Amino acid sequence: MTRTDLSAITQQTKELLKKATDKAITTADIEALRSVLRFHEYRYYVLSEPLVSDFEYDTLYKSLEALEKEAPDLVTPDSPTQRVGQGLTKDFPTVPHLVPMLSLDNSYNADDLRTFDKRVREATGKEVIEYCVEPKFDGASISLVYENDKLVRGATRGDGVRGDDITPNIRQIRSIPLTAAFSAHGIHTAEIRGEVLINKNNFKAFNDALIEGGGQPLANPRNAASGTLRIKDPLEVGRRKLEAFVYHLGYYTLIKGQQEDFSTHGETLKMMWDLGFRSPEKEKKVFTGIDAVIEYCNDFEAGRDDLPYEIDGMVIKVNDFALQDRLGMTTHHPRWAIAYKFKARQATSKLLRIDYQVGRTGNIGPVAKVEPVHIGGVTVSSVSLFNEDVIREKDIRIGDTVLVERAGDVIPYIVKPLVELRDGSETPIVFPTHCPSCSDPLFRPEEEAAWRCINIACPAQVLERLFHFVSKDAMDIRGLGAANIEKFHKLGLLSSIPGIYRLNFEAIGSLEGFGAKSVEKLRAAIEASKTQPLHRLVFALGIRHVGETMAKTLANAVQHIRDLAALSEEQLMALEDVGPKVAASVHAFFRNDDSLALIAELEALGLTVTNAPKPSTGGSFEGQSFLFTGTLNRLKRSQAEGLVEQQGGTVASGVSSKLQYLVVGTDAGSKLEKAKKIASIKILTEDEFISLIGEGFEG
Ligand SMILES: NC(=O)c1ccc[n+]([C@@H]2O[C@H](COP(=O)([O-])OP(=O)(O)OC[C@H]3O[C@@H](n4cnc5c(N)ncnc54)[C@H](O)[C@@H]3O)[C@@H](O)[C@H]2O)c1
Ligand SMILES: [Zn+2]
Repeated sequence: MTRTDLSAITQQTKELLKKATDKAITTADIEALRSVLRFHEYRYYVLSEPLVSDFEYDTLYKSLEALEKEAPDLVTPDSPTQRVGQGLTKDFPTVPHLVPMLSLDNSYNADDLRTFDKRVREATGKEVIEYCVEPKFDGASISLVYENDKLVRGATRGDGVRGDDITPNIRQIRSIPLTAAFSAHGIHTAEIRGEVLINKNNFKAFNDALIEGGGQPLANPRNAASGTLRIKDPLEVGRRKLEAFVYHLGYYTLIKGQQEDFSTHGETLKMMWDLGFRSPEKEKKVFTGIDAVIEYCNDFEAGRDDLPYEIDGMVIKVNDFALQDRLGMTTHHPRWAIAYKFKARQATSKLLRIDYQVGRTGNIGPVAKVEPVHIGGVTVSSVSLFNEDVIREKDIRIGDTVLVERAGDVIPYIVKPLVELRDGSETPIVFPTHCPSCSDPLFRPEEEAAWRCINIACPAQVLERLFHFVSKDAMDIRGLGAANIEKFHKLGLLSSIPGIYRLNFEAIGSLEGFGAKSVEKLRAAIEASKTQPLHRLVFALGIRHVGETMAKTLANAVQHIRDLAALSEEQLMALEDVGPKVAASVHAFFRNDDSLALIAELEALGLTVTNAPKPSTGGSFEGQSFLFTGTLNRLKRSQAEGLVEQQGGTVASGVSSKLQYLVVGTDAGSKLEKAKKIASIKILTEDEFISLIGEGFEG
């Protein structure tokens, strides 16, 4: 598609949307509607880069549906209302589905659900209906075919009738078993449907890496999942850590002479769970009557942010297969199921101005300041625009009304400006040519999306590096928060990382708001950080592309931090998950005289720069805490607690419905609170636990 095609179709979309809102659409618009919808389906399903919001897509879709209802003779078999999506690529072989993979009918409130229930009761002649309710996973649909208990094919939904054969990619998803004993249930061939997702944590890590590289993050986990499924490198697919939920036995044939041992949808979810699939067995609930269904949907919506993955609604299905058959389906969706869509987490606001933030590595990040607006329970007033290209591509202007989306834990982003609301007073955004902090000229390295300030003494960068160094996941120096760092920096008391360890406490003690007690606390916290393990220091240095996990990999590979300087890029790439980008960045960092001087200075100041073997006497926990869950077999709990205390540690324990906790180390009490949320503290096996509490144990 060329640029002119793109702008023509964008223009056409705008015109049709305006007509739809003004209720001025006529049958003369039918063909235009169809071609515009097909185009947006392709952007959405295949490219994973939608250009319009779901609401706008749905508005156009409903207009077409209404027109076709008015004039049924104008319906064509290839109309978007007669089939699902436009999801086929030219990159993979096309395969027919054993039965069509349909979409779902949508509902948005309790009344819609009651109407659905009424329709089902009337069509079946039943007084009450049993429903199975489960989450509507927000990812990409797939179909899996098993023959003789073996996975033989995995495909995308495609256009509903045919899909892309992506078997090698599907085989990379660990929650999809390659063999499953369907034969134990009399089944020879089974086609099952599910949704491929990327969980919120993995999505965040993936986006952080994109941002760190100066790129533009993906809008949501759904786009990440559907985009990943279409990568032509199965190993890369494996690295992206996709997950799959399966929720529907779409079709099956029986082994000769056998009979099925299930008659409801709920039973098949249990069967698939027992066969080793991840089905919504724990999340599903079966209800009689629609009222309880509505209540369950509301409860689930209230808790959606606590789930590790995104859902965009619930799906309500008639549980009994015999009734499902009686209800049948349209060409677009089954009549026995309906999606209940949660409230969209989008809102419009006015773009007031752009702030430019200087990052730790000198990258200039534009941040849109918008009129505060409530989305999904939080107030949003700052929205990152990531880089200049994003502003140009979306043609965002100061004064624009913008559509802001915030999905779950995902950082808010600007979907687009509402161009039709412009009144001519909007002004283009002029990206700065000089650093807002130090006024040095900015550079944009080739192949990078971000402009950078390359002045290492740039005050904003110095501050950002200090913030990062003391942060919770780095050296974790409490009491030296952003406000204090800024204050000390302004007063000339702190201007570099080693400066933290040479702070003039006398001068600080004379500042307003600093009593003897708080100064002492600050001193102790800084002192304690010297014993932080090496991997934290590696992370704290703020090397580009080196996150927490990567820092651990690097620290574990050497005895002394200096040894990292001796590794070639090839040697670095031999480490787990180290690719060319990371290797180049680490190599460049340790080849730099300033970095080496910094490391030598920190060593002289007494920070831990080696991977020391674990000491087994007093104070052996090195300021760390550990979590042990499970049953101790080789020693008694009281014995373990005694040993921990002998070594200067503390113990806290607790039981929740799922886990038994035993947290040991310095500060175990407060860590226990976190452990309940399965925090990032190290989880031990019994053997590791015993070796940690050391030689005092003989048994
Ligand atoms: N913005 C755009 O350009 C654009 C373009 C096309 C479509 N869309 C959006 O996509 C919607 C249509 O997409 P769709 O056809 O995938 O429908 P959908 O997302 O509204 O619902 C159907 C899908 O839900 C999934 N699903 C998740 N959990 C499920 C469960 N437990 N049981 C059954 N199904 C489950 C299945 O993949 C199924 O195909 C539109 O309403 C629109 O909002 C947007
Ligand atoms: Zn600067």
